Amino acid sequence: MSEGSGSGFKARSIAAPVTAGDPVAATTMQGLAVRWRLWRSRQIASPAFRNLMSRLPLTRWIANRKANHLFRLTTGFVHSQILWLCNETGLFQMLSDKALTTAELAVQCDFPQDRMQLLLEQAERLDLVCRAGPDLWMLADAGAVLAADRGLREMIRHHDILYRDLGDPRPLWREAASETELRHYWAYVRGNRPEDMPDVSVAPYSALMRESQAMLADCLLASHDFGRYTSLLDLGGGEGAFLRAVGERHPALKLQLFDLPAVADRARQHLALSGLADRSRVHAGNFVADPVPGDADCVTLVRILCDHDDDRVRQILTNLRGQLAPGTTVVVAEAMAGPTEGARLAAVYFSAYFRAMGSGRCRSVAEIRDLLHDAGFRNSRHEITTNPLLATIVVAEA
Ligand SMILES: C[S@@+](CC[C@H](N)C(=O)[O-])C[C@H]1O[C@@H](n2cnc3c(N)ncnc32)[C@H](O)[C@@H]1O
Repeated sequence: MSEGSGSGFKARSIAAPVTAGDPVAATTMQGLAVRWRLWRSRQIASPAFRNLMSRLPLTRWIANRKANHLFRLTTGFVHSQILWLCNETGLFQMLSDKALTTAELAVQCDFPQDRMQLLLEQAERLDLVCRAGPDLWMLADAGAVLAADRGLREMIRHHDILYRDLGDPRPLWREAASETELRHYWAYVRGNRPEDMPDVSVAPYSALMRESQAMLADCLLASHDFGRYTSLLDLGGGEGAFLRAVGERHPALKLQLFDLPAVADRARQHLALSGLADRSRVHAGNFVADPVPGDADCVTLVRILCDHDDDRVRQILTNLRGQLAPGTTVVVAEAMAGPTEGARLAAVYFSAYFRAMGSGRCRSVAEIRDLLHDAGFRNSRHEITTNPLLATIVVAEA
């Protein structure tokens, strides 16, 4: 596709300009904005107006762009499914660093040749692959990223669970958490004693978090200088993928990780395999209620707060604040709602995801800062990362 899936996605707010201190002017401006928008919508709703717009050469491209945007919204789930299927067949790895014919791909992907051709044509239309000749396929840019990033491929693969949960979205959006598959997958959002969970409950999500950390860690390390700290505690650090990345980048940094007991066991193994056993301390417990080590000068919460509802987030942050020495820096890093295209795309996706998970939400920077302040943290500030689709950073002090 020549236009990204975000094109036409701009949410143009009709909020009136700020007229602080003059409520009459504010109300008048708002009334005008609403009347303008209603008039505009009436024109766009009219087939005669749309016909005229598509006949005039100067406005035709706008009309087509808007129509394409609406069609893309209507059919986007088919795009996702084609992506999912290409991923499942192993297409991206097979085309990594080489060009192959349809027949070669059909054999390697175990697909009938005519169906392979059909799938490749759709993948070409979605800019996942491209042709180097009449029957010679190569990766397009998005395909090359997918071939290189196993974490992204695993994220796409685990969407089979999300598709099933989204089968009927009405109860997800209207009602309290139900027994969805994602709720089972992210086992710690169920039950009051996540610290009792066995390895079998944490293994699938922990592996996914480990695999999907590479791109995120690159983004966070490029966006925040962790070299200024002497000791870092990664709260809810999973199997230690972020800790390993930050430790490798900053060899003098002392490393600590805190997670549920079953995950902490896995972290010890992975950090040992990475040669970081001597440099790191791993703590097991429940970060809602148990003591958290307070001797690091930086605590990171990477993809942690978004998983939990506000009350639980307040408990996590209040417990943490109670253990930390004054001046300790807390770095919250996760996808946050915001004005950039990446942040808007992430917010739509994660809002649906967390509904299916029955816990958590994608918050704005202001909401995260409020929660930090409520828990006693101060001097919070927001840092833009190299990729707001992946994460935004909020930093505060204990
Ligand atoms: C979404 S994962 C993020 C993992 C890691 N920070 C990353 O970004 O890859 C959330 C992590 O929080 C941990 N966690 C959830 N509830 C917890 C609790 N009550 N106490 C300690 N850790 C918890 C999970 O085991 C999991 O490793």
